Amino acid sequence: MSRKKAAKGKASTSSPSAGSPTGKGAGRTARSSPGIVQMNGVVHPSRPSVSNSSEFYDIAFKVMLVGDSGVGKTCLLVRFKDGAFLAGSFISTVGIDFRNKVLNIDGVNVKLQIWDTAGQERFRSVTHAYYRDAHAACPLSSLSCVYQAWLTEIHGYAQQDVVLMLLGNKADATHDRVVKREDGERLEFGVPFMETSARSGLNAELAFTAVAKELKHRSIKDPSEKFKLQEYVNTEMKDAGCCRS
Ligand SMILES: Nc1nc2c(ncn2[C@@H]2O[C@H](COP(=O)(O)OP(=O)(O)OP(=O)(O)O)[C@@H](O)[C@H]2O)c(=O)[nH]1
Repeated sequence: MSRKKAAKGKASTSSPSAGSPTGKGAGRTARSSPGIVQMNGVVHPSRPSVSNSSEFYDIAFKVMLVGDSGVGKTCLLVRFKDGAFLAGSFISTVGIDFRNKVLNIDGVNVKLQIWDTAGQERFRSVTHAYYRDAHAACPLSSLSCVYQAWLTEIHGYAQQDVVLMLLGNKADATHDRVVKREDGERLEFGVPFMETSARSGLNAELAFTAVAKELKHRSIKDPSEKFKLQEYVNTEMKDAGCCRS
């Protein structure tokens, strides 16, 4: 499998076509380039490029972080991408933004293009336009009752087979947190759940790695390879003594 260089992330507040390799923006570049194969909306580059090998990828997926304003979407993404907590005053996302990260999943370089949506109600229509070509969507919350509304929203706009993962963020802030791990696991949505903390880094890497593994598994469709997202998450958390950053 040859490899393609991952595009650098950049802010976008306009339309879904404004720079999505898996959507219509950077994807337009990818689709118009010879040697790029599109299968089930997944980008499979077939032509190598000359650049830093850590940026090469084999397959690319679009992941959306959604949730009410202030739940920590931007902070979790920055923690995952840069390994740091975005301290300081809270600046709400305007419209939408994205960052890319390439993960090596069982020898396959999987690029996640992660879209950080604005939680404020007034940007909801902007967000809706991005669901259509999302491969995965992760609703963040600290209130279990809020997940259902976000899942309804996702089901209304995204593809039926979109990969879902509920994230209970701010796990460090026990006084603020309403969704506990046991509550999350008991939720009856049939959707995998993880506690995360952008502040401490708890499960930030694991959450995105789990989603990348599921997406890679679905894309490769190897019947000999069995993968269950919630089981993987449970095992990894147990092996790490519950939680890891
Ligand atoms: N204690 C704690 N605070 C967090 C955590 N993640 C984010 N915060 C704080 O929560 C506030 C909101 O974080 P953001 O990441 O900007 O929230 P958001 O969901 O992107 O908000 P919008 O852009 O308005 O949708 C900030 O003050 C962060 O410092 C966390 O894991 N733990």
